[in-house]
Amino acid sequence: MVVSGNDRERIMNGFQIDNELLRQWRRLALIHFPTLCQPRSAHSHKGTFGTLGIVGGAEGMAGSITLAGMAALHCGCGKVWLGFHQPALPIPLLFQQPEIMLSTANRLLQRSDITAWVIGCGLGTETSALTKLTECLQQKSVVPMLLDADALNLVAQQPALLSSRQNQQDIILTPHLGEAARLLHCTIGEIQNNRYQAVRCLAEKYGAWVVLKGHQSLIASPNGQVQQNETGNAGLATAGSGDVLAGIIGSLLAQRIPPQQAVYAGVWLHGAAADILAASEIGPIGLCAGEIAAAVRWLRNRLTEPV
Ligand SMILES: NC(=O)C1=CN([C@@H]2O[C@H](COP(=O)(O)OP(=O)(O)OC[C@H]3O[C@@H](n4cnc5c(N)ncnc54)[C@H](O)[C@@H]3O)[C@@H](O)[C@H]2O)[C@@H](O)CC1
Ligand SMILES: Nc1ncnc2c1ncn2[C@@H]1O[C@H](COP(=O)(O)OP(=O)(O)O)[C@@H](O)[C@H]1O
Ligand SMILES: [Mg+2]
Repeated sequence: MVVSGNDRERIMNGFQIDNELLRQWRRLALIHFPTLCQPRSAHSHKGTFGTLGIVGGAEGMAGSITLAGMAALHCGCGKVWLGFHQPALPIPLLFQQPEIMLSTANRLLQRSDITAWVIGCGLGTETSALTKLTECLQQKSVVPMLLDADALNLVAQQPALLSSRQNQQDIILTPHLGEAARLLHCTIGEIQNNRYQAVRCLAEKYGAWVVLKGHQSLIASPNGQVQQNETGNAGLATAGSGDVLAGIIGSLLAQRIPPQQAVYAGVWLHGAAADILAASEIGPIGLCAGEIAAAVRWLRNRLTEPV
């Protein structure tokens, strides 16, 4: 039996997707995130696809920042720097992937070649983390920035942190329900019962893009327009899948895709990747961050092929 290119891809990667669904996804992507559908120029170089700086990885949480960095590379940015907030030396070496550069957070913040930042993966919430976040927000006010996890918990403690930045409209916040409850000083149940109102309130309060994560994540623009994401499944209910999302959106921002496209495309790709895995013979239970990132890479490549 002659194995066609696509079948070969499917068999090699274990990914399975109905061809009609893939055509539908390609048409949707061409309309809503056309940048994702452009094949790479033969003259590209790693600078073409930007450099993502990720600050986080406090003691015991090196996995979080490493998952975000690995996902960012799988989603196509040119370079990734990980800035560990409290480098316990052996940990970064344990996690080091040859394609990812490692640094301390202080050293990374001195770099001027970063085209987007992700702050918060495993940052921790003690005073030194707060100082680090404040520096990031004040020093890096002209580069798009995604705040996740502990960065959100710090903003919940000091809401004025975000207003110290010149332009909040190129900031993306990605709280899960627990982090959103902290940001709004309410209960998780109240958020669950009023998701649209909660995500709109967060976007208007901080003047930023907000992804309220969970089943059918909601995305609010800084002026309060809300859209619901239709991809994804409970296979994502595993530690690290939010760090992967932060890396995916951060990667698209680093590739100079505007925040309003990067946020919708990133959430959609992340959920669609999980749907591809759930439809494969593996099934949804036990998805790990690396598989989600690999499926995002596989899907990104399919989107550049003709419908
Ligand atoms: N491998 C690693 O190093 C990992 C590190 N992580 C880091 O750990 C720190 C704490 O993050 P966590 O999110 O784990 O801890 P949190 O304390 O922020 O959130 C966990 C709690 O939030 C609530 N919650 C979250 N989503 C909910 C939902 N959809 N519905 C209802 N309740 C919900 C639940 O009470 C849950 O126990 C962050 O900095 C994060 O980046 C995590 O990302 C997991 C992986
Ligand atoms: N039942 C579900 N259906 C769809 N997506 C889910 C579900 N549960 C979790 N997710 C997604 O998984 C991710 C979880 O993020 P988060 O809780 O921050 O994970 P972590 O911090 O452990 O990396 C979010 O993108 C969320 O939308
Ligand atoms: Mg998280």
